[in-house]
Amino acid sequence: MKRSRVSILYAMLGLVRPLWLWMVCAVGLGALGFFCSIMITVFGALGILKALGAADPFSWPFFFGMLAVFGIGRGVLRYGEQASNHYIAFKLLALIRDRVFTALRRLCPAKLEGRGKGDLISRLTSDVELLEVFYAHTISPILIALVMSILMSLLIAGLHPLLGVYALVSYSIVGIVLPLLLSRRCSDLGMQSRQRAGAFSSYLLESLRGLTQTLQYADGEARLASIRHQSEALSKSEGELRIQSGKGSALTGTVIHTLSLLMLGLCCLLHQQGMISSAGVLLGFVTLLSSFGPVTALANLGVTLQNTLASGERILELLEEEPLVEENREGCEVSDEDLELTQVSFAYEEEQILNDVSLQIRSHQMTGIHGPSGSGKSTLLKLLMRFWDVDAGSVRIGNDDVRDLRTTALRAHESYMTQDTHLFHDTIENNIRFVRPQATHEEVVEACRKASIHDFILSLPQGYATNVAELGDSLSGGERQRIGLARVFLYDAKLVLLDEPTSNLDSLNEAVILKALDEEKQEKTIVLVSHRPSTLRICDVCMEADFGRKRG
Ligand SMILES: Nc1ncnc2c1ncn2[C@@H]1O[C@H](COP(=O)(O)OP(=O)(O)OP(=O)(O)O)[C@@H](O)[C@H]1O
Repeated sequence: MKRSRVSILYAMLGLVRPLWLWMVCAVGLGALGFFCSIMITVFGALGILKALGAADPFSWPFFFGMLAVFGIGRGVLRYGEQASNHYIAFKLLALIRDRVFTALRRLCPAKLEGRGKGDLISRLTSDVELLEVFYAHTISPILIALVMSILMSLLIAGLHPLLGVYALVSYSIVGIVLPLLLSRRCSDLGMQSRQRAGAFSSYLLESLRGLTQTLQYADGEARLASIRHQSEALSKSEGELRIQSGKGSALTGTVIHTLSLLMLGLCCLLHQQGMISSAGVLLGFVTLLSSFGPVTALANLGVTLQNTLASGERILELLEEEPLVEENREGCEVSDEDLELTQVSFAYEEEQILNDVSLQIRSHQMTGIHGPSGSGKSTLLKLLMRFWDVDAGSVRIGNDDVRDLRTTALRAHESYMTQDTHLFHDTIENNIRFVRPQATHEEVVEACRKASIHDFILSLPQGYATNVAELGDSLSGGERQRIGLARVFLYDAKLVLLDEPTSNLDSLNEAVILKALDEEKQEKTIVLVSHRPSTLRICDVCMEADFGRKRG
C-alpha cells in the first residue's frame, strides 16, 4: 500500500519527539545565525547611506563593531545549529537502525526467507543514511524559515506595512509554492530511484554468490549485460532527479530576483507617494534581497525530499510489517514429551505442502523421515521449530500447542540443523561456541569429537583459532556439515532436528557421527531427515514423508 507523503512525514517527525530540546536549540541558533547574516548586508546598506550623507544613524566605531559582532556571531551560531542538527540526526539514525534490527528479528525467518538480501541491505544502509538529510537538513530549516519569514516581514513592515505584506507573500512563494511545485514534478522519481538501487544491490549480491555457476555455464555476458542495463536505469533515474534539482535551483534563483526587483519597484512607488524615504527604498530592497536564505533552503528541499521520503517509506514499511509468526513472550515452558501433529495443513502462499497430516514422534527415540525431494520434510521440521504456524490443525509437544509455548523456551528446547551451515567471519571455535557462549574450550572440543571434525580442526594452521575468513571457500561441504553438527552437540538441546546431516559425508565420518547420535538418543528426542539408508538404519522408527502435497 502506497502511503501519503503527509503520513510518512508525520511518522518520521514522531521520532524526533524525545530530542525536542535539541531541536529548539538548533532552530534558535539557526534563526539567530541567519539574522546576523542579513544584518551584515543591512548594516552595509546603512554604511553606504552614511558615507553618502543620506542618513547618519550611528557612529563609525559602532558600525564596525556591529559588523564584527554579526560576522563572528554568524559563524559561531551556524556551527551551533549544525552541531545540534547533527546530534539529533545521528542519535536518530542509531535509534532507527536499532528499530530496524528489532523488526528483522521479529520478521525472521518466515518473512525474510524469500526476500532479496541486497534490497534489505540497501534499506539498512543507504536508506537509513539518507534519513540523515531529513533529520539534519530538513526539519530545522523548515522551522527556521518560518521563524525568519515572520520576523523579517515584521522588520520590513516597520518601513511600511505594505512592504511587510509583500515580503511575507514573497517568502511564501519561495518557501511553500516552489517546493510543492518542484516535489510534484518529480513525485515518483525518488521512489523509483530507491527501488532500483535496492533491486540492483540484490542482483549484484546474487551474482557474486553465484559466480562459480556463472563461470561454469558461461552466463557471464548475460549477467554483465543485465548489470549494465540496471546500472544505466539507476543512473537515469538519479540523473533525472539531478536535472530536476538543477531546474529547481534555476527557477528558485529567477523567482527570488524577480521578487526582489518587484520589491524595488514597489519601494520606488511608495517613495514617489512620499510614504517612505530614499533610505527606506534601499533598506527595503536590500533587506528582502538578503533574507531569502532560509526559504531558499526549503525550495531546494522540493527535490531531495522525494528521495528522503522514499527512503523513509521503505524503512517504515519494514518497521510496520506484520510478522507471520507472532513471538509468544508469556506462554508456558516446554515439556520433554512426545510430539504430535494433528490434521495439519500448511501452504507457502498457494503451494499446499502438508495436507491433513497426522503423525506422532515419540520422545527419547530417534525418528527417521525419508521421502521424495520436495515432499515437505524440511517444512515439517520448520513447523516443529515454529518458524511458520500451521494453517489448520495443531503441532503439539506433550499437551501443549507450540503456539502456546514461550518462543524462547521452545528455541532453547530445540536444536535445528539445516541443510546449509552458515559460517560467520570468526574463528572456528567461536563459530561453534556461539550456540552456548559460556561453554569451555574442552566442551567445544568434545562436541567436535562427536561431530568427527576435531582432527581436521587440529590440522589447520592455527587449530581452533583459525579464522574461517582465512580459509575462504575452501571448507568442503562435509566439513561445514560437521561444524553444523558440532554446534548441535554443543547446544545439547532435548529435541534435535537434523535435516540431511550426513548427505556430504564419507562412510567413515558418517559412522562416527551416527555412533555419537546413538549414544545421545536415550536422553534426547531426535528427528532425522535423510535420503541415505545407511543413516536411517540407526533410527528406532522410520516414516515415509507422504504429506499429500498439492501444486497450486
Ligand atoms: N519459504 C518458502 N516459500 C515458498 N516455498 C517454499 C519455501 N520453502 C520451501 N518451499 C517449497 O516447499 C516445497 C517443500 O520443500 P521442503 O524443503 O520442505 O522439501 P523437502 O522434502 O525437504 O525436499 P528435499 O528432500 O529436496 O530437501 C518445495 O517445493 C519448496 O520449493
